[in-house]
Amino acid sequence: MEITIKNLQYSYPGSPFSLNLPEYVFAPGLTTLIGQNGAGKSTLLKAVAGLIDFDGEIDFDGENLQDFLAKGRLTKIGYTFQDPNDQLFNSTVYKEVAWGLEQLKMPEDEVEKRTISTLDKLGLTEFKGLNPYDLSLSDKKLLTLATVLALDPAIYLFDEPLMCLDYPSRQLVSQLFNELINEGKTIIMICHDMDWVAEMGSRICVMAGGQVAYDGLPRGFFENEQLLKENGLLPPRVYQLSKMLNMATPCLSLAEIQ
Ligand SMILES: Nc1ncnc2c1ncn2[C@@H]1O[C@H](COP(=O)(O)OP(=O)(O)OP(=O)(O)O)[C@@H](O)[C@H]1O
Repeated sequence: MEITIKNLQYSYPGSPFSLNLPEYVFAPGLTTLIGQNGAGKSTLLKAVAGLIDFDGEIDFDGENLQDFLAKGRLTKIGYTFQDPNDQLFNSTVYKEVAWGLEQLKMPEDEVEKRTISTLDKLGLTEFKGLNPYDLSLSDKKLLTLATVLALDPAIYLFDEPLMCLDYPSRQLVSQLFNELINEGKTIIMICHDMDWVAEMGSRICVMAGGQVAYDGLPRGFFENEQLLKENGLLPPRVYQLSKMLNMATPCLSLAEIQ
């Protein structure tokens, strides 16, 4: 599904910050929003999720946001917050995943089947009887992903899904994202981990001061020292190392070296 933004503007009352996107299209696949703190990434994600009252237009395959969401928010957009504590509210891990499916009035056996398979996919089955607040931060983040994956929405919006993840969980999330990309889902995520951005190799949208500063593949951005400096970002560690080693074409990820 294609998300088209036209003349998007948003300001917080009393704040000098203003989001300003004259035109932008999120195509199916993964787009990663990067940029310094306060660049406007979360605000853009909230606008696409219909969580703030913006000026302008956001269309989903030509249908405007409100009409799109009116057909059932839960199956249209899956959104995970930066802080899982803002999102989790059920008394057990199992109920947290089942909750959205129950709101869809799905038959009980289907709710059970989907909940169990999603918990299994995220490696959370052993915790299903626990209170979500007894999980580690890494597992809480995985649980927020599970709540939206179970619903199988067309659009996924993830605010820093890798934050606080341990290494195996990070690998698991990369694998899940690749599956979603292969299924043709539209995924927009925020990420501060440049190593991961380069490993994925998908489109990036660099934001600064509420605007788009760069839109394209990671290499075009990481090779542009001026843009990196202006946006206060460092290239992936592998890239920095291969520059130090004077490689003719510096590598962006370990996969490129092997
Ligand atoms: N509820 C709010 N009220 C007033 N100003 C806000 C509010 N939320 C965000 N802002 C301001 O809007 C600007 C953009 O914030 P936003 O959270 O979108 O940036 P971000 O790029 O996601 O940053 P981070 O990487 O730190 O999450 C910042 O200057 C922030 O202080």
